[in-house]
Amino acid sequence: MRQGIHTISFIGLGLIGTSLMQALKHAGEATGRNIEMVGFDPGFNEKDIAAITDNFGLDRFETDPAQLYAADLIVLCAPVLANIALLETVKQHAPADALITDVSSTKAEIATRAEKLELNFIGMHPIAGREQQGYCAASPELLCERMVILCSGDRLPESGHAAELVELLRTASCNVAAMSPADHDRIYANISHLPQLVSTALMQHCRDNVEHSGPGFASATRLAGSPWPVWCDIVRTNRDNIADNLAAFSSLLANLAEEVRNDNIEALDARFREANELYQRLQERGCS
Ligand SMILES: O=C(O)C(=O)C[C@]1(C(=O)O)C=C[C@@H](O)C=C1
Repeated sequence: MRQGIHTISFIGLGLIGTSLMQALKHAGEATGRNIEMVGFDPGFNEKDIAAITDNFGLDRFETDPAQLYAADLIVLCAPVLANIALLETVKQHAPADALITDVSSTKAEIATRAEKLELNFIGMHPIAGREQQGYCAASPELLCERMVILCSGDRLPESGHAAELVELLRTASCNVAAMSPADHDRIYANISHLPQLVSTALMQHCRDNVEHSGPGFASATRLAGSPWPVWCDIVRTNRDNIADNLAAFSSLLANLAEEVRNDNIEALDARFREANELYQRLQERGCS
C-alpha cells in the first residue's frame, strides 16, 4: 500500500472547495510534492471544466464515481445536507484507507452519520468565506491566516493522512485547531451563524431606507448577500444552538432598547467600552 497523500478528490467545486484545492496544491508544491487534484461538480458544463482546469489547478474532472472516489483524501464541498447524503456513495467507492472530510459549516450531524457508516472521517471547517459564490470568486488567499477547525476531538491528529492534512494546511498558512463536533456547533452558532442571521434581519428591518445608507450599513450587512442554499442546510443542521442564540440576542436587544429609552448613559457607556475593547483585540489578532 502506498504511503501518504498523492491524490485529493473534491466533490463540489464552489468557492471553498476550489480555494482549498488551490491552497493544498500550492502547499504540496512547497513541500516538494505534486498532489493530483481530482474534482466533480454537478453544475459544471464544458466551459466551467476548461476554466477550472486552466486557471484554478484542477488536474482531472471525473464523473465516474469509481475514478472520482479513488483518492487518498476525499473532501466533500457541497452544502451540509448534500454532503451527508454523499457519505453513502463515498462508503461504496472510497478505498478503505482513504480519509474522508468535508468543509461544511456544521459538524455534529455529518459526524454522526459518518460514524454510523464506519467511515474514516474527520470533519473540517475552514473559517473563511465571502458573500460571492462559485469557483470564479475562489482564491487560495481566502484561507491564508484563517482558522481551520478539525473535528478530531481534543487533539489534532498525529499520524496518517489526517496528520499530513494538518501539515498541508499549516503550509498553506492556516491556523489549524481541534475540537469536538458538538463544541464546534455550539461555538459557531454564536460566532458565525448568529451574525449571518442578524445581518439578514438587519437588512430586512431597514428595507425602507436602504437607498439612504452609507458605508456603516454596508459593512454591518455584508453577510446579507450570502447564498440561501448554503445557509438553509446550516440552519437546519444546527437548529437548537442557533435558536438559543437568537433568543439570547433578542433579550440583549430588549435590554438595549430600555437603556436607550431611559437615557441609561452608564449602561450604554459600558456596552460601548466593552465592545470597543473586544474590537481592538480582534484588530490586533488581524481577524478583520
Ligand atoms: O465572510 C463570509 O462571507 C463568511 O462566509 C464567513 C463565515 C464566518 O462566519 O466567518 C461564514 C460561514 C462559514 O462557515 C465560514 C466563514
